[in-house]
Amino acid sequence: MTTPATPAARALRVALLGCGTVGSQVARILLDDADNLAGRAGARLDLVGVAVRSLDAERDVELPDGLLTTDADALVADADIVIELMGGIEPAKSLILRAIAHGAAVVSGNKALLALDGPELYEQADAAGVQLSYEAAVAGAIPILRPIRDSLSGDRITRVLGIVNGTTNYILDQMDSTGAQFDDALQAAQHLGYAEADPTADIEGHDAAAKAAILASLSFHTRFALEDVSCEGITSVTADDIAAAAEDGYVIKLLAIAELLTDATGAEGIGVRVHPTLLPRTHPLAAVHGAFNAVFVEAENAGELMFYGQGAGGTPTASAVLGDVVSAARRRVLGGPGRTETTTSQVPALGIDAVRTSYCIALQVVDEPGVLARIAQIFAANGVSIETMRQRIRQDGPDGATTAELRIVTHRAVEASLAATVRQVAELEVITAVSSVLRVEGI
Ligand SMILES: NC(=O)C1=CN([C@@H]2O[C@H](COP(=O)(O)OP(=O)(O)OC[C@H]3O[C@@H](n4cnc5c(N)ncnc54)[C@H](O)[C@@H]3O)[C@@H](O)[C@H]2O)C=CC1
Ligand SMILES: N[C@@H](CC=O)C(=O)O
Ligand code: NA
Repeated sequence: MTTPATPAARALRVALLGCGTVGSQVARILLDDADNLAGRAGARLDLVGVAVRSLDAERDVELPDGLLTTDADALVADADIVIELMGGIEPAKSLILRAIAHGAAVVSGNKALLALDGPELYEQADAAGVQLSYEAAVAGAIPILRPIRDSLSGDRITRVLGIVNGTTNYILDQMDSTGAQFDDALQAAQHLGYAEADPTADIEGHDAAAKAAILASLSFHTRFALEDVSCEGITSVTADDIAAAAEDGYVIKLLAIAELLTDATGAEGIGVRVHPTLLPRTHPLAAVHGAFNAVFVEAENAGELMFYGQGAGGTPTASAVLGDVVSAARRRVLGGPGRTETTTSQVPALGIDAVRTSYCIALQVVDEPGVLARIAQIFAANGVSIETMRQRIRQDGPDGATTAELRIVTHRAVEASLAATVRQVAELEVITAVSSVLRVEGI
């Protein structure tokens, strides 16, 4: 339930460049969730145009008439916030520079461009006093750049290690778990919208290398470019490598690593590398499946931190883009760092009775016919469905009599129904004890 704010500030003009996998989802959310976004941003975010290559191309979303244009230059010249999601170096770079020169805030997911020409863009943005943000460029939806840049700015990062390319993780995971062929898994990743326009960038490790350069730059407060990253992709990883690794208890993952090192002379420096790596199956990164990404950060005072989530795909990546858009809008509206909190959604706090959860209930029962049926009847009467029921017979009653322990795991149900079920079951004379009632999450 939401009470949309009526922001006092004038509406901000938002221009979108590119309407592919990510751009189309950004447009959809800007249009569909306009009231909420206005509340968070403090101003309405008016999508004033979407620059595309062809007006007639088929798209993932339907846009209102008149929004599409092939004149990206004109769009950029008249916007408060420019979202660049066309990818590639040119014309993306020139359009971003033009937007900055016009005083617009810029949001981009273009890691290839940032790893190549980031410093020039950052300097221009700083000089113009506008915000250039790019959370979507590394690990898609996962908030990782802002935590490194802001939350950890009082610490000293020593190592960043991560799975930052969804396409290659998807391919390696499919090969490992289903025995899929490389080419089939790649095609599926392309179909799901994870791969770059030219998937060579993914499988040769260049996409992960661009992300590693961005991560290293922010983590170690030094500029690192693509050429500083030692890079090896996954094209030489064979099904045999994966099977042999599995036999030895390993998985193969494409890792991006940036770390503080000491060279032979004792001087400190930063090593940045991307390559396929064997990881023990017990390692937390081994459990990152499909197109998911995860980034480990080790810092002197914070210790180990792990960030996990969807690293690719239109809708998840759009989430990171819109986070940057709202943040840029807040600064436009209020200046300085923007708001600390927003309270535009006046949602009531609900009591635990409204929660839907599962229960694991352990019951000590008399070992006689009909007991299970009576218990099951109470569950059914309360609308609580049983997921599993396990019975263990023990000979620990008086004079060697048998007792039974039942462990029942339920499907999700309203907490109030579950509580009533437990209460009624406990009242049955065939129940000698309710030995534990624990809520279950994650099933
Ligand atoms: N797909 C994903 O999961 C993620 C993508 N990214 C980045 O986001 C950006 C966009 O990626 P996708 O949406 O996947 O790419 P895409 O290839 O699906 O979409 C790009 C769109 O921009 C259009 N375009 C290209 N040049 C243009 C021009 N000169 N004028 C107008 N339109 C133009 C293309 O026709 C295409 O529709 C890229 O920089 C990519 O690296 C970042 C994180 C995740
Ligand atoms: N092609 C990239 C998209 C996200 O950055 C990937 O597969 O991770
Ligand atoms: Na991110």
